[in-house]
Amino acid sequence: MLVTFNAGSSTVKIGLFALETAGPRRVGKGLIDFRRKPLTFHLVEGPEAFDVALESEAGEELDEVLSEAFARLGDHFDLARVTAVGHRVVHGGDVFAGAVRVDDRTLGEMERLSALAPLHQPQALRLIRAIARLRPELPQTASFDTAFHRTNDPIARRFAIPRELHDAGIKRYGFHGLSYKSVAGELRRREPELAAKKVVVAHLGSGASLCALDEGVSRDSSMGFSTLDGVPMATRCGALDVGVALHLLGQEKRTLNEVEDILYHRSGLLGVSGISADSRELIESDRPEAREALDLFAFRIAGEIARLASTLGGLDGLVFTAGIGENQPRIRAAIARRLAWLGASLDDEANDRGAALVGAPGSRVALHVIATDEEQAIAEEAVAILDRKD
Ligand SMILES: Nc1ncnc2c1ncn2[C@@H]1O[C@H](COP(=O)(O)OP(=O)(O)O)[C@@H](O)[C@H]1O
Ligand SMILES: CC(=O)OP(=O)(O)O
Ligand SMILES: [Mg+2]
Repeated sequence: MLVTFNAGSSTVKIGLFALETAGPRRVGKGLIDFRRKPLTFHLVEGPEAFDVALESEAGEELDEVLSEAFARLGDHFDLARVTAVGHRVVHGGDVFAGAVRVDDRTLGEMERLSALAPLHQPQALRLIRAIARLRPELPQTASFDTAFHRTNDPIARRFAIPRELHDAGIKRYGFHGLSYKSVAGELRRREPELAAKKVVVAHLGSGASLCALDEGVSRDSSMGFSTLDGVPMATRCGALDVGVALHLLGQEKRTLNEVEDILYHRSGLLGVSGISADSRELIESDRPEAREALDLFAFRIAGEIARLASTLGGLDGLVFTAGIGENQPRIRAAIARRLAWLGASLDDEANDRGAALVGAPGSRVALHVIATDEEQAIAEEAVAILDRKD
């Protein structure tokens, strides 16, 4: 059995996979929610679903939280049969072009990249270190969000800043690569003809980004150097005139921590609405601020899709994925409406029903909804690495 960890900005998603000849098959799925106090552990898929409060608290290290979560899982799964652990590590920088086995050298490199993804990387590394202490015999692998975007054209990876800064690593990397890999694979299985063309994938979750795929290969993405870039998110601002940050730091004398907190935790849907970071609550609300937050979200996403269509030199398909992309028909409709000029036409009935194919029959841009599975991508990469004999 293989366990996967997907450390996002506020939750850790856990996957349990049986290792079969055809590849890893998911047998369980859980989530530790770090936004709640006490921490809660949900098992959403497995022999028996549960929802429990954990006694341990998240401290500097996660050994206690993990051993408690493992003890709960051990009631339902035979954890003695776990032979490896695979992790999502968002930032691989220029160092990692694909998944690797965790050892002292690779862990050191990941630690050096931590400052570039402060919301994600430290948590993933805490998980890796805790597993190494709790189950030192288990091999661990790391799969990177950035690796999928290594195929982006050099021009798409460059900021218009002095060359020496670019050479020192200040460049656009792109994130959510495991999700794009998963969606590109599923699109290839479902719609091989479309998958061979120009497609934008909109990963709209708590973190949100978009990826331009040409023949399934990433050519550009909306996230750049950090997970702040691109479109507005649940609590992050998306691309922002850097003059705003300079103004807050310079003229308003806010501290770096305050500015970071504003841009990462108090902006996006939460900041604009003043109500909630969760799109479900905003859809339910009749307050004008809620509508404005959702309008801005759709406006910015449609604008970014148009930019990515320009990178690709056309647009044959648009795929919605992740929490919002998979479950919010009204947000999909608001985005599609703004892209009518590009030839996108939604089938309202199919969209409301939650169908996989949501484009109207005559739509020039094919419109799809595909569920992403980052954990499956981690599991497949882990198996490939561990099977490799070098
Ligand atoms: N069943 C659902 N119905 C409507 N919206 C949902 C549903 N599930 C998730 N969402 C939306 O998706 C967001 C979380 O997406 P998700 O992809 O799980 O994010 P992350 O992995 O970044 O934590 C929620 O804040 C909510 O707005
Ligand atoms: C890269 C990123 O923003 O990830 P998440 O959506 O999991 O927060
Ligand atoms: Mg996520």
